Amino acid sequence: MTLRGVVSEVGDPKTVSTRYGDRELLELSLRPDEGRGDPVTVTLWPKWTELAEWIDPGMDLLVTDPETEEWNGETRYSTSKESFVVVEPSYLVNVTDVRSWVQCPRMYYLGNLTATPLNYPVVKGTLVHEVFGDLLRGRDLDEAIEDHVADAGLELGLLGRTADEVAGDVRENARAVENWLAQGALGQEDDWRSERTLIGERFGLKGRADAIRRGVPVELKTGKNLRKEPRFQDKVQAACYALLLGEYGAEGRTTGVAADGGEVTTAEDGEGPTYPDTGTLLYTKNSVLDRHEETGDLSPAKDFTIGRGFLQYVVRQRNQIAATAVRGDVPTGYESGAKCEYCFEQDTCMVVAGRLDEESKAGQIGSPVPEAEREYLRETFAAIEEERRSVHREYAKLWEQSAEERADDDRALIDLEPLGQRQLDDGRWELRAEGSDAVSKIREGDVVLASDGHPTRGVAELARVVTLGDEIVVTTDEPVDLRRLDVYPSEFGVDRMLTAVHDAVLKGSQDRKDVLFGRRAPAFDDARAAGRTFIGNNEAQDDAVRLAVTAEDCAVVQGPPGTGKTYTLATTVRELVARGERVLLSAFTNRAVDNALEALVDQGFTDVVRVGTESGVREDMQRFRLSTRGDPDERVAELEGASVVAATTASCGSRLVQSLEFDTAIVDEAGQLTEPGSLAAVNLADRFVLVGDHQQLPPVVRSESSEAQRASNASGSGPRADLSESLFQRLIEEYPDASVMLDRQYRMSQRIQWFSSREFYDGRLRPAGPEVAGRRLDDLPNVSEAALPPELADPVAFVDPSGHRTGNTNPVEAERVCEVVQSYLDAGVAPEDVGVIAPFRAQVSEVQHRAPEGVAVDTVDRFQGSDKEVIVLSTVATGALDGPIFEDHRRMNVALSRAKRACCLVGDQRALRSDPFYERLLEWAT
Ligand SMILES: Nc1ncnc2c1ncn2[C@@H]1O[C@H](COP(=O)(O)OP(=O)(O)OP(=O)(O)O)[C@@H](O)[C@H]1O
Repeated sequence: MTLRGVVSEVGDPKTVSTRYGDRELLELSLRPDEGRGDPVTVTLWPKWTELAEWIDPGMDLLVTDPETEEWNGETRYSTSKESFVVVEPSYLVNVTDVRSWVQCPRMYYLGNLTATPLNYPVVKGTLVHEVFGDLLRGRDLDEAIEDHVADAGLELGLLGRTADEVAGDVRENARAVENWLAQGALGQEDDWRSERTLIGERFGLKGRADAIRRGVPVELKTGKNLRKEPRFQDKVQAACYALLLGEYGAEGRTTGVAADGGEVTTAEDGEGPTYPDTGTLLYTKNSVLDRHEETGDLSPAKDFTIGRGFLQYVVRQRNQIAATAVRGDVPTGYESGAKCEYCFEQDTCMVVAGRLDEESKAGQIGSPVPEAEREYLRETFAAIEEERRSVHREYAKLWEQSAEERADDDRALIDLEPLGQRQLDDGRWELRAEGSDAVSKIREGDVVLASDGHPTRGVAELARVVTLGDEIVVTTDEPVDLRRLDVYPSEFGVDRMLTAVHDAVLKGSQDRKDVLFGRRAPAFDDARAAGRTFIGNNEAQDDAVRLAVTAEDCAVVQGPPGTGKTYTLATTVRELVARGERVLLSAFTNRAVDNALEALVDQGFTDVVRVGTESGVREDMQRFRLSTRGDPDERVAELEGASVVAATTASCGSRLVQSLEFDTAIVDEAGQLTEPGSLAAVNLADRFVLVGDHQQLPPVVRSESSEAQRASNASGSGPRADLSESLFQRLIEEYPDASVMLDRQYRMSQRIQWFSSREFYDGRLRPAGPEVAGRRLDDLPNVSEAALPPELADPVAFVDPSGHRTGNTNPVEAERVCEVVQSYLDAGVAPEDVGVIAPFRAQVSEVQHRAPEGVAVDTVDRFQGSDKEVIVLSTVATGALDGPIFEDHRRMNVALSRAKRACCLVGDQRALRSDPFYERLLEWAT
């Protein structure tokens, strides 16, 4: 049995006499049923009483296997010998974080703030792990080493290593493992599984075990350990996996052995979970087998016993992390008995503590950064942690929602029929299933959870989606019966935001920070562009290039729809390179990076490398893609030889791009980036140019901003911790003199652009010339406006189909949308010139089923950055405009401004008239 509830009261620990002698206890009140139930009393016995320090009212608590006692008609609970007490179980702590927390809580904290730099031990460690996985999958050692070393070619080149030298190092580490495996461990009766993703709903833990052998977790460490026992922190890590494996067993996976390759300890019906009682650590620098000498125990494999007490200890450590994170506390190092004098992080720890004026067991060095900067960090960290909680809530949906609910939420493809699996040459697996025409957020190239039916309770593996469509193909490390794919929530973005903000404040130059913190306006050196015209036919564009090339700190270019933002950006890049600068060209999405590249190529410029995955980079830009595989020297020469490096802002946080430096960073779609998201790119260069439009799509933020953040937004200048406001918007408002708005658009006819110009750009947006202003469908070859039905005669039209919204669809409206589309096609418009935009993916799918071939149907987010001759908009809502999607009018700005020659709104008059903005929209369209 498991008791779970919200803590309503925490008593003080007290000592009572029992028949076992004096014992400490702690009483709490808990409200089950997410805080809605009547309070129950829970007594925690040692060792759980230390939780007095870590639990606050309002926290979520879970107690497994409690003892119950009836007392005055009330059921009282207390911990039993078997119990685990879990604080905030829905806060998913990474297993590797528990490992660093037991070394020192400050080490955990610093690890979160700072990104792992590109260094040889880290790269080598990754290589050894990869080769280990290959060995377990039966691959030849030399082949595996050669392959993985080649894959890491670029990183090794940047570190000045040769392939042979590294292969030798990796071989030395891998040989110990190979010998140990050959010693019989990899026998027929042995059940091995490499790499296993484990997400634990009960213990609030997640991680990826290196391997599992006969149900026992095996962790690989690329180091030496001459003691008989594994290192303490390594044991803690293995014990975390033991907890997770036990939990998997507990969830009814009684056929785990047969279905899963035999690695999961399973529980008998009706019994509690059984946790593996041993763990194995493999130290790859220990090269001699089973030899005990005076110099120490040189065997690479060290087994250790995992008792219940140790598992409980591990859970308590995990609880401390969850409580610290939920409270927003900064660890001091006093929480544990860490010895600072032996710590290789001591200097960093003291510097960070000094700069941020934090209490630290190691002490502080240096003087603190200004209070405004510390406050900004505190608030931004809190906002980012809130974002992390939202990601955790996404994880929780993996088990809280049914398969059908996940599918309805577009977060899973379910009920897939497996079509087979085969092992690839590199030992990994290709899994196939019958395709599904269901809608989901899953895209080719995504990393998802592939499972045999349930992503956390079944057998699941991380998989990369190769193809979607008639047949679904994914690749994984280990085979899975492919019956379901789930969106895999990732904390990657959150981690990278943290390090970007930290780097901006603690590593950023004083000059840069003066501008970011409102202490000085950005400076410009006009002499750099004296007498120059960059773009002859468009004054605002010319001003924008001038601003960018004369900027000493930063420049901001606002590009409303179709105003030549990309064209201007490409011209700017060329100008900067002509001055001898190295430029980072970045954008929020891969699509925008590729569009910018295309504009550069159109202008005859090709001195570029594109950083990105094969699936992320558009086909015609693959020729610029930087291969990370191959000879280290050649790879580095390719990267260093290029004047422009193009990458998404997400890749700017990667250790590869983080190791580079630039003169100027140009960031496109900056209006869609959170402030930390922009900083990831901006931090890498001396100057930066932000390009975007804060009147189009805003940053994607999962969590609601807190009261504190909103209050800080309302007050004056300086950075704000609200992630939903971009750095772009903040700078444009704070430093109007450092910004230019492009005001001539090359896309929409006068009639179409009118609404957008008036509502979003104070009427300043104008067509670039008479040709644009007077654009009509009639100008297109073989199109006759006269053939259109009367309701579509005007280039801006409105049609009310009298539909009815059910959920996020409106089937009658979808039908009508397709009739409208057909009318345009009948009048001669080509299908690829027509786009349909709907606010919800469900309606997109509703229309897609019916739409004529070749017509693009999608949500507004996917249409941003593209245009069509004709846009048909489905608004879905009837009666009223319910839902946040209608509240942000900027989405409508993007949708309408995709159209060049005709735009038709399909919707319910009554719903649209319920809001003044939509009423004005309706008036414009009728
Ligand atoms: N100064 C110019 N002279 C001639 N044509 C131009 C000029 N600036 C832009 N264009 C043309 O206008 C069109 C739109 O430009 P571009 O794609 O750069 O716009 P954008 O602002 O990036 O669009 P979006 O709003 O979709 O991001 C392109 O065909 C481009 O070649």
